[in-house]
Amino acid sequence: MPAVRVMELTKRYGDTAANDRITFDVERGEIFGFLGPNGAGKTTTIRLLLGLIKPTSGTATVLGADIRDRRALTDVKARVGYLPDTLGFDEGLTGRQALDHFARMHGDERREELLELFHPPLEKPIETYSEGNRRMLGIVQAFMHDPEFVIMDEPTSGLDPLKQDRLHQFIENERDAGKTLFFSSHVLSEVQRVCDRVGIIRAGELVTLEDIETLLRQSGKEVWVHLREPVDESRFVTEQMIDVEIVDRSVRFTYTGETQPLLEHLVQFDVDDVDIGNPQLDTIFKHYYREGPAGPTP
Ligand SMILES: Nc1ncnc2c1ncn2[C@@H]1O[C@H](COP(=O)(O)OP(=O)(O)OP(=O)(O)O)[C@@H](O)[C@H]1O
Repeated sequence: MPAVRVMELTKRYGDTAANDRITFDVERGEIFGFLGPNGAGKTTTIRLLLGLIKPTSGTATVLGADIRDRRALTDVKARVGYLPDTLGFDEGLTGRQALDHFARMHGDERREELLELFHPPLEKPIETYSEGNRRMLGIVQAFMHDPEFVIMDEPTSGLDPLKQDRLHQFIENERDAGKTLFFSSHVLSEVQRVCDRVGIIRAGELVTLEDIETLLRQSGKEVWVHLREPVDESRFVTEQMIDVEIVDRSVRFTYTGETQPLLEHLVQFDVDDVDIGNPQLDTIFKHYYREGPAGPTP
């Protein structure tokens, strides 16, 4: 049984399908990244999985509990952690009081260990916290009861680069210990670094579901060529080149074919310099994020 099984999950708000028949699994022991442009439907999926809103049709299971079954979902909540994007703490409490409150509900066997990594000022009222301190308190709260499955919405927002690294390392260690992590993010470098698999949602539809390695491998190479002669576009550009940008004597493009034919093509030109690199996730995602029919171009 996967940690999460999403089946034809649909949530409508009037004419808007915030989630439109979404289907995917999150396997146990993986870090799953959930990506998509603003308004794509990520938070809606997360809220559905937590039972905070009800699906219009379809369903999902979380650690075996059907999200439509309130009692079953309440039972598994003790095994689930949640780090929301907007942290709604009781502002008048100190950090310690807020953690004590959560501890009474679900436990806190990992509180001290987490506070060594992430250390919000526990004795101060939360209303005086910076965004980073708030996020650290949220992280401690989400993990301190040692949940099997943790949902995080934009988990590193507000954290400085060192704390971001610390969280990434922590998440990877959790995965290696068999925990399942699901998170949404706009920070593609972090997704590329930590996620095993990603689902991309756009306008309520799941447009791709792939492991990161495959996605990167399938997505071509980033090529930059500098010529000693003006670029003859009609001769130079082939069908395998996408996102071609020509500036003066330089050409930048994503190459979707094999390297050998590319090199054979390039020897026909007076090449001064060339750089062939692997694409970064952000180049790939720009294809998926574009307006138009679902799926990348071409
Ligand atoms: N309570 C609501 N009432 C009406 N429409 C809603 C409601 N919640 C979400 N929507 C709409 O559903 C769509 C998906 O929104 P959602 O917040 O899930 O997107 P998101 O991918 O999390 O976006 P972002 O990255 O900006 O946080 C949007 O068109 C949004 O306007």
